[in-house]
Order: sequence, then structure tokens, then C-alpha cells
Amino acid sequence: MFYEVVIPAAGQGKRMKAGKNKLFIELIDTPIIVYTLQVFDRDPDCKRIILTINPEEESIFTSLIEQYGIKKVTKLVPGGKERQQSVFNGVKEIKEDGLVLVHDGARPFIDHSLIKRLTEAASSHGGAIVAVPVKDTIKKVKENMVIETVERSSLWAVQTPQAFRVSILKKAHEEAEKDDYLGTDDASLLERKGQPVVIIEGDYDNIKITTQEDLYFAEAILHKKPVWR
Ligand SMILES: Nc1ccn([C@@H]2O[C@H](COP(=O)(O)OP(=O)(O)OP(=O)(O)O)[C@@H](O)[C@H]2O)c(=O)n1
Ligand SMILES: C[C@](O)(CO)[C@H](O)COP(=O)(O)O
Repeated sequence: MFYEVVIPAAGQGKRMKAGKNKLFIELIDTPIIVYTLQVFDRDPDCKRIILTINPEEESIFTSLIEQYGIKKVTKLVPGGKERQQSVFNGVKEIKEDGLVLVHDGARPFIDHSLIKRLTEAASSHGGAIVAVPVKDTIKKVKENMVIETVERSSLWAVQTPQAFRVSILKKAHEEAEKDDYLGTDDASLLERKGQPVVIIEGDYDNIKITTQEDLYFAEAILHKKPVWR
């Protein structure tokens, strides 16, 4: 299944405390965002990459795309204050009502077989996301007091890519914008309107590089599975 991918890369990396967009931090010798871009650039099913960026970082992105020979980035789109706005700005660039994947620039460790399973599920259900079963016990806490232990067997830690029919995702974003609703992932914009979303079991290696600790997890993953090198 052919698809287009929107990669939100316009964040500030505040939790990384690196004083810059964390996507430019190098893992071994290559910036995080390059690993992510290369996965899709090398996927024959990927028709094009739409990258949403902070316009002040355009020259950095442009030189990385050139230096690493990334071919499928057809558009650098200005991101927004929130991830959701960055994604929507990217989705608006898509004219055909085919399949679109939304994938965090901060998640470099995904592979083509998982993408294939995801796009097949999305083409028959309208929306599909990657997730892994939660391993920790999760509790709801209020003012430092535990108020509820959440039944773990039904909990999944959601990742990206998230795959959708373009028209369904566009409508969900339009409605969320109209309702001033902000979600932390794109699937939540469909869920709130009763749209079906299926889960595909992914991989614990598919981490989102968010805080300093994730950098050494990431280097360990790269050494274990150099497929991304
Ligand atoms: N306004 C935003 C916020 C986030 N992102 C992107 O969405 C992905 C997931 O967001 P996150 O991991 O939270 O990145 P940051 O927002 O940069 O991190 P922080 O919240 O720590 O600032 C990242 O690739 C990030 O670049 C984006 O395009 N636009
Ligand atoms: C979309 C996501 O990666 C799914 O887990 C996550 O919600 C992004 O959250 P962030 O705070 O924008 O990184």
C-alpha cells in the first residue's frame, strides 16, 4: 500500500534540555532526524515525505537533506505551537485521498515490515496505530495521592506511526480545531468522534527520544540492531 508520510519535526526539545531541537542531536555520528527520514526514504511504498519544521531551522534541515541524499522530502511546511498544529499543517498539503502516516521525527527506530502491517490495517479500518502493552502498573494520582490503580491488561503505550485515510484524518483535525480540542496524538481526534482506530502491536525499541536517558537507550538500540545504520 502506497502512502505519504507527515513527519512533525518542529518541536523545541524542551524535556531534552539540550538548548536546541533534539532532532539535531547525533546518535553515534548521525542526527536523529536523519535516521527517521532514511527509513521512509528507503521504503518503496512511501510516495513522499512532508516535513513540518520551525522555519528558523529551514537551512539546517535543507543541508541535512542534501548531505544525506534524502530524495522524498517534497515539502518543508511551517509547524505550529503544538504538535497537533504541526501535523495538521502537513496534512493540508496532501491532495489525494489515499493513505497518510503521521510519524514523530523523534522516533527513528521503525521498520518497513511494521509500516506495511500498519498501512494494511488502516486501509481496511480507516485508522490504525502502533502500540505496545504497558509493562508498569499505572495509577491515577491527584495532589500526590493515589486515587486509582488502572487495570493494566487493557493498557497500551501508544507510539507512531499512526496511519489514516487522508479524508478521515483531515476531517478529524478540522473538527478538533473548530472545537478547540487538543489531543496528544492524532488517533484521539478520530476517537472523540467515534471513528474506529485499530491497534497494531509494535516494538519496544520504537522509543520516542524525549529526555537525556533516551539517548543512551537509543545508542544501545543502534548497536543491537544496526539495520538503521
Ligand atoms: N509544536 C510541535 C511539537 C512537537 N513536534 C514534533 O512532534 C514530535 C513529538 O513531539 P515531542 O517528542 O514532544 O518533541 P518536542 O515537542 O520537541 O519535545 P518537548 O515536548 O520536550 O519540547 C517531535 O518529532 C517534535 O519535533 C512538532 O512538530 N511541533
Ligand atoms: C504521538 C505520541 O508519540 C504517541 O505516544 C505522543 O503522544 C507524542 O507526545 P509528545 O508530548 O508530543 O511527544
